[in-house]
Amino acid sequence: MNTQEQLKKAVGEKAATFVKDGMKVGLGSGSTVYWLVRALGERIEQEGIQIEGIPSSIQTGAWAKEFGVPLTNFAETKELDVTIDGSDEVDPDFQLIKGGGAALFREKIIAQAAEKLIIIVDESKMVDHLGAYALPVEILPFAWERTAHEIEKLDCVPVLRLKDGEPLVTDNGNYIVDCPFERIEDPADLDRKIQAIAGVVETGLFIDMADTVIIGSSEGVTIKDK
Ligand SMILES: O=C(CO)[C@H](O)[C@H](O)COP(=O)(O)O
Repeated sequence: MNTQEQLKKAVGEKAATFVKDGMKVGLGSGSTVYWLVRALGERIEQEGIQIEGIPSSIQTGAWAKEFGVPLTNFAETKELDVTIDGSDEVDPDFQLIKGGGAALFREKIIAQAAEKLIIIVDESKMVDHLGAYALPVEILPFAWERTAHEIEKLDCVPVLRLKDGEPLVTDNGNYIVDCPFERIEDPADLDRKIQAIAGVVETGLFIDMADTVIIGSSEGVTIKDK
């Protein structure tokens, strides 16, 4: 396992200790969340804690099944105790860019549903300003070129995300455009402007949502609260 993977494993396992018996847990997406789900499965097996998760992607749901984490859904449960998720960038105010794994829409749903949002990252995700990572935006396939054209007026050139030469289709049947803003001066303002465009389903900007960030570095694991 390389060093970055070890850091992801360390923060995933640390985050699993925040989950208490009886909790309803939002399960994010991505390679760091893999380690969280695995660690939760181990706690269920070894400690007998009873929890239920709502996954933010088909992939995370498959991992939950593999590691024995029981799942529920929003028909059964409207509020979650905690959501734990990865991120592509985290700024000093805990504003986030997410969506590298194309799961941002469901990730935002489980983030908003939770009393507490814990973000798990290796130190490479901590930035002074958001934007070096191209902002993923989920958009409807209908007239996607028109939606991308409107986003372009906000000063970036959106790129349709492809998979095997075809538009990547999200778990919700939509497309993703990656928007290289380079440096986002006012994340909340940009989020509002993109959300106002017809055809936009959701942005990867998670504004004022994260409560705690667990960071893995060569020095060890650091927990930062807002
Ligand atoms: O937002 C996400 C998926 O949509 C992920 O949380 C984000 O891309 C981080 O992934 P990883 O843990 O693999 O670096």
